[in-house]
Amino acid sequence: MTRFAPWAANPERSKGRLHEEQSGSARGPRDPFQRDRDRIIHSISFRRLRHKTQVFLSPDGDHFRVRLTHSLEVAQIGRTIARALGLNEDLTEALCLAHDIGHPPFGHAGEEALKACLSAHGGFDHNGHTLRVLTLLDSPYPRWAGLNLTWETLEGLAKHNGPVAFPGWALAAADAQLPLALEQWPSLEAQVAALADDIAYDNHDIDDGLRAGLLTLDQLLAVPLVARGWAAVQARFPGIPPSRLLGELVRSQIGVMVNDLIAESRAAIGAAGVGSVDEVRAAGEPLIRFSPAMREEERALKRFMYANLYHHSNQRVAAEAAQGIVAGLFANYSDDPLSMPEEWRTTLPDAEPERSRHIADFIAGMTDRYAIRRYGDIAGPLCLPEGF
Ligand SMILES: Nc1nc2c(ncn2[C@H]2C[C@H](O)[C@@H](COP(=O)(O)OP(=O)(O)OP(=O)(O)O)O2)c(=O)[nH]1
Repeated sequence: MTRFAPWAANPERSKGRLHEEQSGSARGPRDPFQRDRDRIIHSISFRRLRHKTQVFLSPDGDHFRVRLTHSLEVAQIGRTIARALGLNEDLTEALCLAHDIGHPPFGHAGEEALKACLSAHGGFDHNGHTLRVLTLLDSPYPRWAGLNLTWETLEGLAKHNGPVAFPGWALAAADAQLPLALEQWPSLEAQVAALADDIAYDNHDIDDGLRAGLLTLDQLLAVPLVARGWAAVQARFPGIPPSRLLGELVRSQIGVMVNDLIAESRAAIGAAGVGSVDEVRAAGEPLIRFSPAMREEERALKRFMYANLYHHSNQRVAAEAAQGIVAGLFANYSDDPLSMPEEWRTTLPDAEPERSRHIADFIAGMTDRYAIRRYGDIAGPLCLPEGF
C-alpha cells in the first residue's frame, strides 16, 4: 500500500536522473527523493548558506536569520503542510532546503549587481542560478558535474514561482539538458515549498525587523493580519507585558497561515479531482493556495514589509555598498583574471558569454564574508556603512 495520496509525487515513479546510477542498498535504504534531500544537505553550496544574507547584510547578531536558517524554517513549515495533505515529505523538504542555493552574497542587492554585470550576457537570477549550481557547479561525484538530482527535484526548483514562459539563460540551459516541462505547473510538493517560503519569511522578517529596531509593534499594527493576531494573543495572555508576547504573535501567525493554506488546498485538490501528479501538472492552476481573504492579507503584509523593512533607508545604504562590492569584484576579475583562485582562473573560457558567466559563477558562490574579504584584498580596508 502506498504511503502517499494519489496526487503526491511517488518516488517509485520518478522520471529518474540525467545520469543513470546503480540502485542498491550500498548507500542505505533510501528512495530517490530521500537521496536528493540528503545530497542537498551534504553539499558545499548548502553549507555556504550559513554566511549569506537573508535581509540583514552579513549580520553580526547571532540571532538574525541567514539563508541557511531561513531554509531550515521553510523546510519545517513545508513538511507540516506536506504531511497534512498526504504529499511526499522528502521531496518537499529537498525543495525547501535547496530553493535558495543560487543566491549570491548579499541577497537581493548582490543579485541586482550581478544582473547588471551580466546584462549583455543573459542576465542573472537566483532561481536560474540554483539550477546551474545543482546541475553543473557543485560537483562532488567522480563521473558527472552537479548533484545528479531527480527530474522531480529539478522540476520543482525550476518552477519555484510556477510555470515559466520565458526562461532566463541559466534555466534554459538546465531545461535543454533535461526538459522540465516548464510551461506546466509543478508538483504539489513544489507548490508547497513556494508558499512555505513566503510563510517563513513573512514571519521571521517581522521577528528580525523588531529585533533590529527597524520595525515597531505600533507600525505593524497597521497591517490587518497582524492587528487581528495581536488582539488574539493579548486576549489569551492578559496582563503579560507586550515584549513577552512578540514571539507568541509570530508563532501564532505562522499557525494561522499554515492552517488556512492546508484547508484551502485540501478543498482545491478535492474540487479539481486530481488523481495523479500528472493531473496536478495539467490542472492549469495552482492547487496549493491561501484562501482569497488570506491571500489579500498576506499581500498587504508584504507591501508593508517592502515599504518599511526591506526598503528602509538603513537597508538601502547597506545594499548600495554591497552592490559596489559585487560590481567591483566583477570588474576586477574581468580585467585581471589572474587574481582569481587557481581553480577558477585555469578554467576561465576565452570567449563571451561563457567568460563573464564563469566570473559570475565564482562571485555568486561567495558568502558575504568571503566577498568582503576578497574585495578588501583588491581595494584595501573597507569602511562599511551601518546595516552591514
Ligand atoms: N534587505 C532586503 N531584503 C529583501 C529585499 N527583497 C527581498 N528581501 C528579502 C525578504 C525575504 O526575506 C526574502 C525574499 O526573497 P527571496 O529571494 O527569498 O524570495 P523572492 O520571493 O524574492 O524570490 P523567490 O521566491 O526565491 O523566487 O528576501 C530587498 O530589497 N532588501
